[in-house]
Amino acid sequence: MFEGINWLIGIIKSMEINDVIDIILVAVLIYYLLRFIIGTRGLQILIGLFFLLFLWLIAKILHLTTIEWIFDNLWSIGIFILIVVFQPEIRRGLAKIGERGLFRYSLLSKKKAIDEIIRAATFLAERKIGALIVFERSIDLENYTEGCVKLNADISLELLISIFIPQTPLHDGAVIIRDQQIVSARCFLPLTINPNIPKNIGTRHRAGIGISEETDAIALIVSEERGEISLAVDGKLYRNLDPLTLRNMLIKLLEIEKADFVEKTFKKLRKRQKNEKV
Ligand SMILES: Nc1ncnc2c1ncn2[C@@H]1O[C@H](COP(=O)(O)OP(=O)(O)OP(=O)(O)O)[C@@H](O)[C@H]1O
Repeated sequence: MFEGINWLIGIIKSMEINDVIDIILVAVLIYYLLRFIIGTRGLQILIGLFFLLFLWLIAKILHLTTIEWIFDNLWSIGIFILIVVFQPEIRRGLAKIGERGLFRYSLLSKKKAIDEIIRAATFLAERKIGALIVFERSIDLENYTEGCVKLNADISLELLISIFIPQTPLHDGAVIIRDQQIVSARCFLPLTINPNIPKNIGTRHRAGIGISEETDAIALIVSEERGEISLAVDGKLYRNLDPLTLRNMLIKLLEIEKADFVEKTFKKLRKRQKNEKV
């Protein structure tokens, strides 16, 4: 026990600054990789791989030579299998880095985008037009956009209202928001199966609650029947929200203050650099 601790202390003492940087970078990489994979098909594959690893360890301990031989040969081609299996995720990840860069930046400020969404929701609620708007947070919602109509359009009051006008091609289903963009419309979401949800809550609300249970997304629901606005967060439904409460909740839940601070700091730095050049 003490030997182990001494060994650990020895390692820590012999560490240099580049080792620390190395460890931090690997930890950040693993964190983003897991964040990217959670909620996607990749997570199930990863769990399957860990199960295989576990089997391999058991085979090694029990000296099951045939299984050991199969696994030893499998690992050598494992990297190619991984690339083939994770091909959609790798493509998506690389495309995302290209699309947004490391620091997401859009001409539309985050607060302005939220205000447009709240104005659209209020407009729709006043006219009893149903709507379902889902905000992506850290878990990628790409899996839920299959079968939707891809839009990749900047958020605007006019566009949001047009999407949900009844009897138009996009009004059915949910809209998915990522950063300051409407990525897709007419998305079909999983319905909650929580038995505690009151029976009078319909499918639009159930779909909003469902996505907030399966992922960390937030769903804004405008009721067609009652003209009220609700938010589904972590499987809970916050009903009948007025615009101010809704705004405060969204700003808090989407961490917009923090993001705005980073954006403003970058803008200031850029401005300062420009002034220095002049
Ligand atoms: N799984 C789903 N994913 C996304 N949207 C859905 C889903 N199921 C239903 N909807 C949307 O909900 C609409 C039906 O809403 P319904 O009246 O059943 O629900 P509700 O929660 O009572 O809402 P409202 O109060 O607006 O009437 C559908 O027309 C469709 O647009």
